[in-house]
Amino acid sequence: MTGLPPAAAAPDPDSARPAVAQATDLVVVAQATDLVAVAQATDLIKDYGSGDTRVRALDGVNVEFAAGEFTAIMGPSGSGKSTLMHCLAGLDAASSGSVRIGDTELTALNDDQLTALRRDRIGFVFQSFNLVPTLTALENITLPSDIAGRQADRAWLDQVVQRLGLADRLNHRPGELSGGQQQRVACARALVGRPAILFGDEPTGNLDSRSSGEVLAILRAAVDEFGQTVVIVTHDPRAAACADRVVFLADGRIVDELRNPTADSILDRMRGLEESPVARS
Ligand SMILES: Nc1ncnc2c1ncn2[C@@H]1O[C@H](COP(=O)(O)OP(=O)(O)OP(=O)(O)O)[C@@H](O)[C@H]1O
Repeated sequence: MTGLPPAAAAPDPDSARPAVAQATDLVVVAQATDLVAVAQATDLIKDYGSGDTRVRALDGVNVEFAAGEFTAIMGPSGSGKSTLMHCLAGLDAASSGSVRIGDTELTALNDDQLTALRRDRIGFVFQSFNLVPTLTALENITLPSDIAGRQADRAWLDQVVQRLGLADRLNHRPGELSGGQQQRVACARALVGRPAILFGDEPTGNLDSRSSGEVLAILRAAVDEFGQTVVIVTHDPRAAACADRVVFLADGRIVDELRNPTADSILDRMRGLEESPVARS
């Protein structure tokens, strides 16, 4: 955990970007090099409604998310970003196609198995924080393990809390915390269970630029320091520029991809998508 930006510093997208081949991060480097797919969608179709009112939100999506990578999903409004993330995270069921988290095929799971998979292997950070207002920050962070009847790993919990700058806020309730602090609590809650993958649906959408920078620095550090795999949906090119890779959706399909993105290169691609929508075949 040396040589990385403090949690409070807004990340410089260029210097914050990965690779970070530190001797202490051998596991992370091995994961990134091997490009093991932690999550995978194959021929994914999602329809809402039926007949004349049917909306095809996902139209044959094929995408993989490699271990130890930070990916941003972007695209025009209504292109299917949230639908894709919700199907990948087991929050919504696809109409057809396959979603795998590691070796587990989500479409083969019943409701109880899906609930257990979401609890044990997936972390989620929402735009609206989704903290329980009557619980303290610490109780919110340990809630998933409490519900599962498990003891949180105290050493890991302490490390996450320290790294996220929350040590002196643990006894506060969400209403006593700023938006940025609340989102850091939500990040801690997601990270403390060591999920296979952490999904963020517009995780900086409700934050000012300083708090947004803090949360992005945390997600970046989670990848670089903890070897976490992170996927976010965002409309903000500066947020997406903190990722290793940007995947672009249009009209329910993956239409482009950028590696080592900058805010400018992302803006260029987005302009292209908004000016010439992809025609359905
Ligand atoms: N519950 C639903 N019922 C019917 N249609 C839906 C539902 N949810 C989403 N859709 C439609 O599916 C399409 C994809 O929606 P989705 O929310 O995934 O897009 P998005 O790219 O996340 O949009 P935004 O950037 O505006 O949040 C849109 O046409 C939307 O209107």
